[in-house]
Amino acid sequence: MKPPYLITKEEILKFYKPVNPLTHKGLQGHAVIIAGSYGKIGAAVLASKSCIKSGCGLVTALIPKCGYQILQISIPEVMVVTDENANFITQINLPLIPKAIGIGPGIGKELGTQKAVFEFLRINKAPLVLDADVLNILAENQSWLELVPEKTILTPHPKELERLIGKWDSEAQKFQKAIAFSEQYKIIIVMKGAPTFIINQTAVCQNTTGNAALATAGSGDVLTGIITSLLSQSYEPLHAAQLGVFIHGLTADIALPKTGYQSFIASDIIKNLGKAFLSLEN
Ligand SMILES: NC(=O)C1=CN([C@@H]2O[C@H](COP(=O)(O)OP(=O)(O)OC[C@H]3O[C@@H](n4cnc5c(N)ncnc54)[C@H](O)[C@@H]3O)[C@@H](O)[C@H]2O)[C@@H](O)CC1
Ligand SMILES: Nc1ncnc2c1ncn2[C@@H]1O[C@H](COP(=O)(O)OP(=O)(O)O)[C@@H](O)[C@H]1O
Ligand SMILES: [Mg+2]
Repeated sequence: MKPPYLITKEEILKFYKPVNPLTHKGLQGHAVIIAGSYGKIGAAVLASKSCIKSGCGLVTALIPKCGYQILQISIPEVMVVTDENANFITQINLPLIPKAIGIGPGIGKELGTQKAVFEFLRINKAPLVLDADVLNILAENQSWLELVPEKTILTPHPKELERLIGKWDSEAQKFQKAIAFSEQYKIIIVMKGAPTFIINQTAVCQNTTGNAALATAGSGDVLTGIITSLLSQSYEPLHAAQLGVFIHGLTADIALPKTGYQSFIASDIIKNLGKAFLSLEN
């Protein structure tokens, strides 16, 4: 394995696109977040909110019916499409053509949800971010990985990665297996952890932001929203993944002096997105 290269501000500024003064919401990208189930509508709220707070023009969330009011009240800026099922997603019919889709946080592994994921992957044409339960579903149905488009971004935490690629005996073997998996399916793996690494076939890069305050429920759901937003703004998938993990970590570095490690929660990532983006501009 080649030594990982570092994702620093300097590297980010090589491809970061400041917002064009003449842009409008129709040009900024329409992202879709497919997330949530009964008891985990919070995952859909966090991913949708971080998505709209990361620069895309429009966000539509597809959620089971039980989350309708929760989502509309929590984030009025986000549009909502509900599944016919009350508690989990059973069909993925989108009334729009999105620029990017983030799918998985909190969706669970009900059989109906698994079938919906299969049908979705069969017909989908949009660039994708796959997280959480959709990774667990793919781990249990490995042949479906053939349906995943090239350059799709997968964002597993270590347990989800293990479900996908199997156990490893050493750090070196973990990277070896992740690289082989990335090469086999031509996908980008955001190997979340402390620190986070991004595997793009044989190229490996290492994030330089973030701290242990991020070890809190929902921080991965927020990352999915951020990366999906960047993808919908026409960043190359690898750049969307790099900028996404960099900004996500930066929010925790910015917030830490005020929140400390203990009181930082996933909503604080969202709260500090503005300062994180601004720090790229000066
Ligand atoms: N408010 C909400 O609605 C929330 C919903 N969530 C959703 O809940 C579902 C379950 O997700 P979970 O990730 O909790 O469950 P998982 O069963 O996928 O993962 C939990 C397991 O992974 C291990 N693990 C996680 N991070 C690790 C690390 N850095 N190093 C080593 N081991 C690690 C844990 O020890 C635990 O054994 C997902 O769909 C997720 O998106 C969570 O994000 C929590 C918040
Ligand atoms: N000790 C840590 N240092 C830096 N980043 C961390 C640490 N612990 C967790 N993170 C980050 O927090 C996020 C956790 O994601 P995940 O486990 O999917 O959370 P959830 O599913 O609860 O939303 C990842 O981006 C991971 O890199
Ligand atoms: Mg997660």
